[in-house]
Amino acid sequence: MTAPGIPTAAISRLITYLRILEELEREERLTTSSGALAERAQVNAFQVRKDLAYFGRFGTRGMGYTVSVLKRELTRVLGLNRSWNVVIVGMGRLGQAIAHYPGASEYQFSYVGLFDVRSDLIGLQVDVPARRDLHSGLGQGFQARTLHIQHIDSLAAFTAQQPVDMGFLAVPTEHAQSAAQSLVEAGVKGILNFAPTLIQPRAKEGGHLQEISDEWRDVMVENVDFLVGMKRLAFYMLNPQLNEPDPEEKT
Ligand SMILES: NC(=O)c1ccc[n+]([C@@H]2O[C@H](COP(=O)([O-])OP(=O)(O)OC[C@H]3O[C@@H](n4cnc5c(N)ncnc54)[C@H](O)[C@@H]3O)[C@@H](O)[C@H]2O)c1
Repeated sequence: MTAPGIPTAAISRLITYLRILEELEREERLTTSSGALAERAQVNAFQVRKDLAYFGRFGTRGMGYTVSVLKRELTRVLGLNRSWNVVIVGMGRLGQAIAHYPGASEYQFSYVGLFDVRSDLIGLQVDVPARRDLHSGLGQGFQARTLHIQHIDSLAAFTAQQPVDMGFLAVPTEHAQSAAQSLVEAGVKGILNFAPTLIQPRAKEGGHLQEISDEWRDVMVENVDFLVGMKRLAFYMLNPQLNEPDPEEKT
């Protein structure tokens, strides 16, 4: 369930609460409170209760939350209790770094295909982390499995054989739109775009998704850019007086 009108920031905070609940579980804490979660998440307790209330009632008034129950419920709400098949498009520096990073497999994200256009990369073997067994604990060793980089032209044939939920786009800016189009034509409905450009026509401006063409209907695009973070940091270091918390986070 994703009720209308839930701010993007609230979803980001739920992801933070889930990480904190995993920390609490590692510390063998059985229960927690909105105050304790708020302190670790650097928000206030009202914000925690408000964010959780978007999705239901998870605690008991005056008793707080059972860590394992809240963790299970947030995992479900965030859709992390199911598996997600991911392809990486663009296996240059960033694509290869992402493919090797084990973090994604902790949450049932599994790399099933790697694609590029460069002839010297096609056929290259890459070891990717295998999906973590949901029942094994966090922090356990990751198993690797080997994928071969394939040409982007074979993406549609690939998705006809193997369901793919998401594509990570790690191609140069000038190729981002056409590579995104290849993903959409292959039926991939989620794109995590690392290229510093907005993918059209499913652009997202000011947190709002714009009008989309029929072919792109139901396609979601998320943009990730660490340079934005660097530039924001530089701005606030030069203008610390302008660093206001999100109005949503005020009591
Ligand atoms: N979001 C971030 O924080 C972040 C960080 C680093 C880089 N980037 C961006 O990620 C992108 C990749 O950076 P890089 O350093 O890995 O570049 P790179 O040149 O090392 O790799 C890009 C790869 O994309 C491949 N490619 C080009 N067109 C393609 C297509 N249509 N289909 C499939 N593959 C295609 C190229 O052959 C190449 O192997 C760039 O847009 C860069 O600006 C983003």
